[in-house]
Order: sequence, then structure tokens, then C-alpha cells
Amino acid sequence: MIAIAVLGHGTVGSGVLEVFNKNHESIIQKAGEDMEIRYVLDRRDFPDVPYHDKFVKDFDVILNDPEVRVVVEVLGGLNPAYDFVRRCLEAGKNVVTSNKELVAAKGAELLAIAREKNVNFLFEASVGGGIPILRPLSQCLSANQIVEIAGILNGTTNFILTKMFREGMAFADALALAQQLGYAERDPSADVEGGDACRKVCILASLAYGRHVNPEDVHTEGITHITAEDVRYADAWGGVIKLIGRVKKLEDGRLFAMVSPAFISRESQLATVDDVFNGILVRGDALGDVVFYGRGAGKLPTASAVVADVIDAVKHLKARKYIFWEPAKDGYVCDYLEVPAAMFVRIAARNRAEALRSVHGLLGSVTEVVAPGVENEAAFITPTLPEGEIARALQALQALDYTILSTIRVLDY
Ligand SMILES: NC(=O)C1=CN([C@@H]2O[C@H](COP(=O)(O)OP(=O)(O)OC[C@H]3O[C@@H](n4cnc5c(N)ncnc54)[C@H](OP(=O)(O)O)[C@@H]3O)[C@@H](O)[C@H]2O)C=CC1
Ligand SMILES: N[C@@H](CC=O)C(=O)O
Repeated sequence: MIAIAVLGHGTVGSGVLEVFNKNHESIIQKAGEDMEIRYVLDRRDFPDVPYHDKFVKDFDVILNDPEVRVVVEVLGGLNPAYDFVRRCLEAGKNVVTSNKELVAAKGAELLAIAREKNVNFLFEASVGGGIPILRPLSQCLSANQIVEIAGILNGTTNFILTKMFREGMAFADALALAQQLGYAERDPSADVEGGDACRKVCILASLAYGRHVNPEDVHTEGITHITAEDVRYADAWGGVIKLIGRVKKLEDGRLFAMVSPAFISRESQLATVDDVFNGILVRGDALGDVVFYGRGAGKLPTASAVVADVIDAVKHLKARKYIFWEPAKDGYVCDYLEVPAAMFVRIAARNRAEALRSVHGLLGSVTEVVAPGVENEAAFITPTLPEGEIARALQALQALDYTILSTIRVLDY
């Protein structure tokens, strides 16, 4: 009998218990071993659940039980999750986690401990919720050089954008609904300011290219400044606005990585990814493009990925699954200002023709975008130029007394 402990009984933890109990027969059949969830650690009591007798408050009870071979960490946050996970791995226990903050910050170190102790450290649910993405990336696509990864990686912001711009819901109401549905992080600014998608980009980049990428090195913008006018312009241009996380290997071996809102053409495979769904495009040199699509957050979808990792860990108790990446290195992620981009720009302007003449003088030939009913401003898409050049031209425009109302990247996926 393999004993399992679950740290955290919130949205994901309670989902893990639900899926494990509901599908117990088929789960043990697939794992090839009998398994039980012996402990659930949480600071609260849950007297009404049928497994109320499994709750403990003292982590050492779990750490000191030699029959606990797999520990599921679904507490969230860095502390005490990092301390608990490190001590479990050092004690020779396998660990499964959905905690992207932990993996993005400490992945290289925890994978090194797992390798040294010959145990599994698995984190499929940390990217894309219930979507299988990390296992396909490290196994099914392993014959490819990964050219690029780009996608909608945060369910909460995609849900908010969909509710706001399809149903006219206010930002705060859409966020409150996402929180109620269990999609948002404990601190939802991580969702709306792009930090959660950034952590996922870091995990994808680390796994795809074999070296740890720190969130601090990835330029990150969220969705809080996106307005209804921006969406009207996107619509007039022929597209939608999505929060896109991306990473690409450059010819000189460095990486380019970024999280930002972007105009995406209606023809793009990512344009129709709505609500809590995520869509992740992986471009391999042999395969070409493959897109992974599904529910990116929520109790049962996330639990589905966590429990699958538990099964995988139990199947690989003797021969651990080989996942590893090198520690981070200074200068590995390039400055985003070096990289070419096309930018949608709105400026306040009473005289549109005059404003566009100034813009042409600074940026060359731009494409004007007109949104029906939006007045006293000019909007255009810049040519594809290094972002630093665009930024300097926009500064020069401000020096001519034009106010920049918004800048949104235009991407072609
Ligand atoms: N929700 C989702 O859709 C997804 C979440 N994730 C990740 O999974 C992890 C868990 O998320 P989620 O389930 O939503 O979070 P919740 O906040 O719903 O659950 C966390 C649970 O752990 C408890 N807890 C936290 N710290 C401690 C502690 N030190 N000691 C004892 N109990 C503790 C919390 O108690 P209390 O509430 O009293 O603080 C809560 O019951 C996070 O890393 C999240 O980013 C990943 C993919 C999807
Ligand atoms: N808050 C996250 C949860 C899943 O990772 C999201 O909304 O995507």
C-alpha cells in the first residue's frame, strides 16, 4: 500500500480528494499499486467531509511516516511550500505540485534534489491547469528543437477579457466571478498583472530549453490598462486582444520571453480560445505547430493533472522520471527592447491628419486604424522595429505634446 499525503485542502486539494476517491478503482489499476490518501494537511478543519479523520496540522507527522511515498503540495505560495517540498524530497519522498510560483522560483534546485535522491518531482498542473502540456513537451516532442512557445496561459484573465468584451461585464465583476469559480490566485493581482502567466512562461522555457528562467528576467504586462476603446480598435483591425505569454530561442543561444496583451488576428488559432480555456502553441523544428487547448484553471481540471502526476510518480517509484534543467545564468534572457515588434498605438489628437504626419516623420510608414465612434484620437500600427526604437519614437511624440493613450503589441500566430 502506497500512502499519499495532500498538503492543502483548498480548490485544488479538495479536487484531488474528489477525483482520487471517485476514480479510485481505475486509478490504482493504472498505477499498478494499491494507494490511499493517508493525510490531508490544512490549517482549517473540515468536519463535514467524509475523510475528516485524515486531517493533520503538523507537517512532521507526514514527513516522519516512512509509508508516505508521494506528497502532493497544493498549498500555494512560496512559504512554507518550498520548505515542505524540499524536506520531502530530501527525505526521499516523491512530490507532485500545482504550485507554479514554487516551480518558477525554485524548480532547478528542487529538480537537483530530486535527482540526487532518486525521486520524482512532477508539476504538470503548474502550467495550463488540466491541459497536458509539460509531459508532451518533455516526452512526445523531445525529438524536436523547440523554436517557440506562445499562448494564453492564464484562465482568469482570459475569462475576464471574454466576460468584459463579449458580455459587457465590468472588470471588477468579472474578476469576482473568476474568484468565486476558483480560477484566480489567492492574490489575484498575480493574474491581472501578468505574474501568473509569467511564471508559466518560465516553467515552459526552463523545460523546453534546459535552463532555469527567473520570472524577474521576463518583461511582464497585465490586462488592467486595457480599455473598451482598445477592444473596438482590435475589432476594427480584424482581431481580438489576448494576454499572451511567449518564449523563443534566438540564434545567439539567448532567449526572448515576454508576457503582454496583444492584438491577435481573428484567423489565429488562439483567437477563439475564450473563457477559462488556455491555448498553447508549440512550434517544433520537425513537427511544426501543435496547439494544446483545454481548461486552464478550476478545481477538477487541475486535480485531473495532479492525480495523473501521482499515478506517474507511483509507476516510477524505482526508476524516476528524468526531468532536469540547469540553474539560471545571467544574460541568458535578452532585453526585450532589442527584439523587433509591431505595436498598435493610440494617441490623443484633435487633428488626426496632422498627428499622423508627425507619426510618419518619427516611425516611417504606419498603418492607420479607425474605430467607429472613437473621436479625438489617432491610432496606428507601427512597422516591425526593435522595441527600443519604437519606445524612442513614442518619447519623441510625447515631446511634441501628444499623449500616448495605449500601446499593445501586434502578434502573428
Ligand atoms: N485554482 C486553480 O485553478 C489552480 C491553482 N493552481 C495552483 O495550485 C495551488 C493551490 O491553489 P488553490 O487550491 O486554488 O489555493 P487555495 O487557497 O484554494 O488552497 C490552499 C489551501 O491550503 C491552505 N494552506 C495554505 N497555507 C497553509 C499552511 N501554511 N498550513 C496549512 N494550510 C495552508 C489554505 O488554507 P486557508 O484558506 O485557510 O489559507 C487553503 O485551504 C496554488 O499554487 C495555485 O497557484 C494551479 C493550477 C490551477
Ligand atoms: N490563476 C490561474 C490558475 C491556474 O493556473 C489561472 O487563472 O490560470
